[in-house]
Amino acid sequence: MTVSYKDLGLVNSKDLFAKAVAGGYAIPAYNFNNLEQLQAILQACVETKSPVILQVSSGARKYANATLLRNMAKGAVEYVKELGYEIPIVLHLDHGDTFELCKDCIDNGFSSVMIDGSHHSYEENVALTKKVVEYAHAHGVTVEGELGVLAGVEDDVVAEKSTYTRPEEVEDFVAKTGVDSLAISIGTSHGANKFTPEQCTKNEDGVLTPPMLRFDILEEIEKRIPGFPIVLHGSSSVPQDQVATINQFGGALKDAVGIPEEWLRKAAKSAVCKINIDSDGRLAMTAAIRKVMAEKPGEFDPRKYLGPARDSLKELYKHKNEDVLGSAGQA
Ligand SMILES: O=C(CO)COP(=O)(O)O
Ligand SMILES: O=C[C@H](O)COP(=O)(O)O
Ligand SMILES: [Zn+2]
Ligand SMILES: [Zn+2]
Repeated sequence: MTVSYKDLGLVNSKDLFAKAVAGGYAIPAYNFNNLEQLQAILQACVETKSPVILQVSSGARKYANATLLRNMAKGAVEYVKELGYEIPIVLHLDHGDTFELCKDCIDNGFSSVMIDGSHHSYEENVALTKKVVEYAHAHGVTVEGELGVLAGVEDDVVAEKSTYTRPEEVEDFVAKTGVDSLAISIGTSHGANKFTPEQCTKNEDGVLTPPMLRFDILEEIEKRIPGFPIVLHGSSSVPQDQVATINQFGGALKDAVGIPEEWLRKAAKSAVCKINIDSDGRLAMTAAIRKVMAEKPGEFDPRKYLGPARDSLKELYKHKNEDVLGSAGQA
């Protein structure tokens, strides 16, 4: 049995990206694996009237089960109506690594998929991405490709060092593959330790400022494919208050540093129309859970710690939509 995203009330990313590029804002792409994350994302996006991309990694799919996830996305569409304001919802595969995984997601209600062929040779990346685009477009599903490698862990692939996107490849890649959007590498990376302390400058209060993103590469890409939707992965800012709360209540996060929000504001105004944030949400939930666990050691009802974690996550995402990405009010 196959299920089309259209039957679930979801939308693909085509029109959302066109509007976001023209309007100088970015659509939030938030990862989810469980009920509380989904609730927080939807509540935040309804309250801020923001379109949203619900992202599912292959790890999330293994964790939560494909059938349950599909039905959660279907439930999401009904739930936002109950919340009183209909926002466009995209269900997106994050870092798909094979044609088979992308096909399975398309056949199971996803409205958008990423095929991340950036770990292959350029020619193999083109061939793999083109194959996914052909199947996806036949089903009305949009496709994100990637050029350049982000440092850090992407599903099972570990890249020690990043390789910046080569602007001279983007026109050819977009033309040959037919992708709808392109993820690029300009210095962001996945996780909560995006830079080593040695790469950063430290002020007198010990606050680390990372090296500037390669906005020059982004500008060069924009010149070569004007108005084409660009995606920024690894865009968590790693809020230091959350890190401090985690460490205050028994955590051990060392040298955690992210992308300053000011840089994301700047990116969102450019052709960057999708910004991926996962780690910040993980930090917010972990901080809230650790706090409850430490302050109320007698508590053993999961709702009593997952509830505060959900509420903290919601506040974080409202802040992102309103103050960083500019997606608030665009639904
Ligand atoms: O890019 C991401 C998901 O694809 C998430 O990045 P962060 O780890 O910076 O949140
Ligand atoms: O790109 C990475 C995302 O944050 C998803 O992470 P995950 O593969 O651990 O689910
Ligand atoms: Zn990648
Ligand atoms: Zn990513």
